[in-house]
Amino acid sequence: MKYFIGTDHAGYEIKPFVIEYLQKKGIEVEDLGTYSTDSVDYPDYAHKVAEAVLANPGTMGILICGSGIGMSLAANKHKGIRAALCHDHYTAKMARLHNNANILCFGARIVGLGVVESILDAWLDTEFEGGRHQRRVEKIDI
Ligand SMILES: O=C(CO)[C@H](O)[C@H](O)[C@H](O)COP(=O)(O)O
Repeated sequence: MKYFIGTDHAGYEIKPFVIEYLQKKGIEVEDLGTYSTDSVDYPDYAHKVAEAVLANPGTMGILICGSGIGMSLAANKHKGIRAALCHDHYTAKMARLHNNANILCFGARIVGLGVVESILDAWLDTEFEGGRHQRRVEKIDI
């Protein structure tokens, strides 16, 4: 499994922690920026990661900004992207189990490192359930 990760300046400082956590689990990670705390515009990174996920079937994405809201709004403009804003273990688990989300978004100004770990664990340990949820997920794209 490969992940593309993108942040704005608000998510930049937490990014190394996330990359290292994924790599320790044997996951390949490609960092699409930003590469400093200089102020940038979150949609630029949301679009980069969404395009990379769509261009590389089987990959997933992680997007981090201050609240996670802007990243999820921008990424979800791409047909085939299901970007889920997750705040805790439960929302991350349900994003995979019921929504087959392919990009995880969270807010670096909202969650601490312990919660980030539990979000990542829930996301990585949960497979899409399919069944009735497959039909519903198919109805998302119009
Ligand atoms: O997506 C966002 C808001 O919808 C993010 O939280 C941004 O990181 C945030 O808006 C950046 O704010 P700043 O005041 O420019 O640091």
